[in-house]
Amino acid sequence: MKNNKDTRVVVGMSGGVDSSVAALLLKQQGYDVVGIFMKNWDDTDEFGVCTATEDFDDVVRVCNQLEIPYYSVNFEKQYWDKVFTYFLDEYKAGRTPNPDVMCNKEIKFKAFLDHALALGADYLATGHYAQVRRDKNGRVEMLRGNDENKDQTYFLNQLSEDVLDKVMFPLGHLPKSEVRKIAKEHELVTAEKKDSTGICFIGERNFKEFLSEYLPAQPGEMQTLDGIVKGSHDGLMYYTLGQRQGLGIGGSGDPWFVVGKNLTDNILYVGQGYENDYLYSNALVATDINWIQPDKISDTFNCTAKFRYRQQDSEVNVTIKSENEVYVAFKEDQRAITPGQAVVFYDGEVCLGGGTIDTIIKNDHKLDYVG
Ligand SMILES: Nc1ncnc2c1ncn2[C@@H]1O[C@H](COP(=O)(O)OP(=O)(O)OP(=O)(O)O)[C@@H](O)[C@H]1O
Repeated sequence: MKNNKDTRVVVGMSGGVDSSVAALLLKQQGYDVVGIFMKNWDDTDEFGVCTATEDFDDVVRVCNQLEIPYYSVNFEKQYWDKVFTYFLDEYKAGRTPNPDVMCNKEIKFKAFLDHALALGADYLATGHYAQVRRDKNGRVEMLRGNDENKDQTYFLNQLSEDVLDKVMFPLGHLPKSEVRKIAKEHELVTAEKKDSTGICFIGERNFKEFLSEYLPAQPGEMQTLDGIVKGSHDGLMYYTLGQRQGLGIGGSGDPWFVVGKNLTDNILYVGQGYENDYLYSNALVATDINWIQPDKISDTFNCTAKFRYRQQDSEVNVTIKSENEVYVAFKEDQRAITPGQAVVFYDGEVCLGGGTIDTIIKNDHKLDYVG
């Protein structure tokens, strides 16, 4: 075991408060800390202003405060090829992708991790709210962040045990309020910086406008599943299952929700009422499966799962169909399970891994209208 002084830790620094405090804590623990900023997206606007440049300026200021070296690396090409292409392809296929999951899998904890290791780093640290637990036999698990509201294991479900072995999450045991407090106490320039929200490359921009720059919109009809035309839609990719806003169907009675998509005929299916039966299902098939400790997974088992971020866990039964496919039966019916989103499995505080929701099932039948 190396001592902290001889252990080099590269911290992924975004210019935000979380990674600033992650670097601070590691520095306080005596590690050999290096801050690296990744530029993944060129968002220079018509005035020549780019938020990545502003963020990097904050990284420089924090690293100077902490007296640690810093660099900037450019992964725009890898990000475009691995994350953005997937993002567009999924929307084209009528699904709702999760670019953060893909970014963690392909960029932060692959391209960026490899870069850090090539620089002689022993570990890559980020400001994610998750925890790594190492046992005396060298096995590594990922636990939820201690701050229930901030836990980010949902987005980290595709990391392998080998990758986690090289990772540190210095904030995993802390509540967010404490992180802000530490930043203020140390007068870090990012202490009051507001948290980033939404998809990172879209930022504060309008989602519809952004997507329409890359994918041609194909307007079509909005129908009930009985074929009654209720209006028109602007393009199937702009809508997600369970969505209420932006349908523009008025009239009396309960509000209307998106219940499905027909890609072949370019129809958006809508149904009335939040509790609409068409939105409910009792199983799903997931693909792109990652188990963090695959040897500990049996052919069929009970655990809990999240089908979207910031959702309470639900009890499920998982059956392994193949290396890349699982069948997940829900103990209680679930509303608006969405293809393309991640399903993430937990045993108590331990994240077991996850996959991508592919097919939605009700009473042993695939729900074709979901797309
Ligand atoms: N551009 C970047 N360069 C290097 N590391 C990054 C970058 N963006 C994010 N990270 C790392 O990934 C972690 C989680 O990213 P996320 O986008 O969820 O940020 P966040 O929770 O808002 O954190 P922060 O307050 O540090 O921005 C960050 O804390 C940071 O360690």
